[in-house]
Amino acid sequence: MDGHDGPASRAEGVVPRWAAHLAGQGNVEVGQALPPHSPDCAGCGPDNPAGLHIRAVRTASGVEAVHSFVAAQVGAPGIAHGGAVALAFDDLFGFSLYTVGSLAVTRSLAIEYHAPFRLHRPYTFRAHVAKREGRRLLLHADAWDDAGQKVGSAEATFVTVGPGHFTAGTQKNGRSQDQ
Ligand SMILES: CCCCCCCC(=O)SCCNC(=O)CCNC(=O)[C@H](O)C(C)(C)COP(=O)(O)OP(=O)(O)OC[C@H]1O[C@@H](n2cnc3c(N)ncnc32)[C@H](O)[C@@H]1OP(=O)(O)O
Repeated sequence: MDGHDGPASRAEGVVPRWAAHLAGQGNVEVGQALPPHSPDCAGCGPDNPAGLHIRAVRTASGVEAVHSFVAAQVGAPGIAHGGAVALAFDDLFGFSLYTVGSLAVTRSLAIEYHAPFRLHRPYTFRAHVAKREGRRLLLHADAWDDAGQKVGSAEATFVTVGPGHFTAGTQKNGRSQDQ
């Protein structure tokens, strides 16, 4: 790593390199597994014991992940919590950025829950960037169960930011200074 141990120094030392990596990763090859947003990302970080550990690949039209929710993400008995499902969609939208090579963050996120996401069942999530309007990326995603039924959909607006958005000490009132 970079000789630092604590979470703050990890954020300062790791995230900018990762962000720069993402910004240079447009047009990754179809079938390629995509690197996590950060080691501790709640959606995809391998080092986060409470995370979803989502693994996404590039597809011809966007990105895809097959994910099963577990007991730690339960809401009603046997059913994944809606917030955990939203996390999965949001994280997959984050992976969609690899297809356009832009750094961006979630500004709005809307989820349609068509049917319950049951624990321990594999769900296929697919997301893509539908449109770009200036700094706004409009994204769409769907999720299907293993019987082919669509169980959820999501729309999001991401807004592009510079790498400094992720660096502690460069933000004022929660807004990036280098856009
Ligand atoms: C890099 C990969 C990370 C992936 C991790 C998974 C995704 C995440 O969890 S990201 C974390 C959650 N999100 C955040 O923390 C973001 C917090 N919000 C912010 O920091 C700021 O609001 C930020 C940077 C998004 C935008 O702020 P700011 O730079 O001041 O932009 P602002 O002027 O308000 O809006 C920018 C543009 O978006 C437009 N816009 C803003 N909100 C919306 C919206 N809800 N719908 C449509 N357009 C919008 C504005 O009209 C503006 O358009 P234009 O440039 O054409 O005038």
